[in-house]
Amino acid sequence: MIHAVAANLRTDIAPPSEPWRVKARAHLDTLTKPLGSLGRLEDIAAQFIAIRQARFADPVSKAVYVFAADHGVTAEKVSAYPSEVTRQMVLNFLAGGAAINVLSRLHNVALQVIDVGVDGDFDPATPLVHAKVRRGSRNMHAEPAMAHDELLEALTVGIRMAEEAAASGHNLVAPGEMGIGNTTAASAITAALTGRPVPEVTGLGTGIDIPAREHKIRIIEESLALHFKGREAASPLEILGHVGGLEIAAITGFILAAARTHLAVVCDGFIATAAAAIAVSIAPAAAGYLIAGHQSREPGHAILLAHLNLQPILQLDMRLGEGTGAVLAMPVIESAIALYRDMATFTSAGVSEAAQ
Ligand SMILES: O=C(O)c1ccc[n+]([C@@H]2O[C@H](COP(=O)([O-])O)[C@@H](O)[C@H]2O)c1
Ligand SMILES: Cc1cc2nc[nH]c2cc1C
Repeated sequence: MIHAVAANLRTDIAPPSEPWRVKARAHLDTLTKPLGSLGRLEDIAAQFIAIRQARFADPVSKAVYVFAADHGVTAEKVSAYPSEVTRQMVLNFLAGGAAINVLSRLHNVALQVIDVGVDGDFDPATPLVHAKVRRGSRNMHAEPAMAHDELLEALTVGIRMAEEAAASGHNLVAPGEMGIGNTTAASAITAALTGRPVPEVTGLGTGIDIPAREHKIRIIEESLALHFKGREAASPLEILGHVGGLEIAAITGFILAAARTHLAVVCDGFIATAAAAIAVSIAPAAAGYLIAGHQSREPGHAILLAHLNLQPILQLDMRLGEGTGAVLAMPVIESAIALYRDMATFTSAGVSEAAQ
């Protein structure tokens, strides 16, 4: 069943259009600037046009979807903060006081919060997407983080949110996350997917100290050994199900469905990018829809970005999550598209082109 969902998404995702990218490049070369002088903004504009397959892009419409869930592995004391913070921060998102609220208001980005697995209840009247699969994932150090049906349900939550994003007319979207303990899951995914040693992909998360990081490394190594040692290479969905988390699974589904519906997806930090790496291993064509918003302080993030061949727009030593790095990069992306759309050409402005 899970494999059927993933297989359908894989076959339904076409890469961004190469002919449209070529047309976009040709248009950029007619604009009143020295050839190539807008640097990577030109790559971003051409990528957006190739994704949207339209001569002049529609107005940019931005949205961030913050998927929240708890992690059973927090029983192993892998985070600097208690699990209750996940639920408390969801309430903070809804009250408008978190970093992601400030940035999304400032940059005109629609914000949705999704409970995909918070270990606590919300009043049904609370204005969030109530899609709880389970009160937190299971403890990966003892058993798979998700049962098959839980993994499928979490993937489906993300798929549904991307479909809603497309139906609402958003074309530049970012998945964000909130989940105490989720850097442990992201590190485990990164080690399993890339084959890099656990110490290289494990950082301080919310701010544990050096001895606590050693302990976190051991928990991740033991979890990976429990699930994968002596077995043939695990599939990306097996990795996600065994050492991932409900919000990471939802983000994986979100990215796959966003690619299928031709939305440009801005990657946030370590956890969101771990989900992106799973999505791309399931459906390699999804890679063309990704733009890396920033590079997080977590050491595994640089490794994942290199694995995905993505260059981050910003590098501000942030390590917050919530979608903050992605939303901060959106004005840069929007600027690239505005330049592409609104600059005068050499002909229209009567400016002489290069001499050769
Ligand atoms: O996005 C990142 O790169 C990032 C790096 C470190 C921490 N976080 C956030 O901090 C939480 C996870 O940290 P931890 O230490 O509890 O595993 C979770 O809510 C994430 O949104 C996020
Ligand atoms: C306060 C706080 C806010 C967060 N936002 C994302 N992860 C977080 C973790 C903590 C601890």
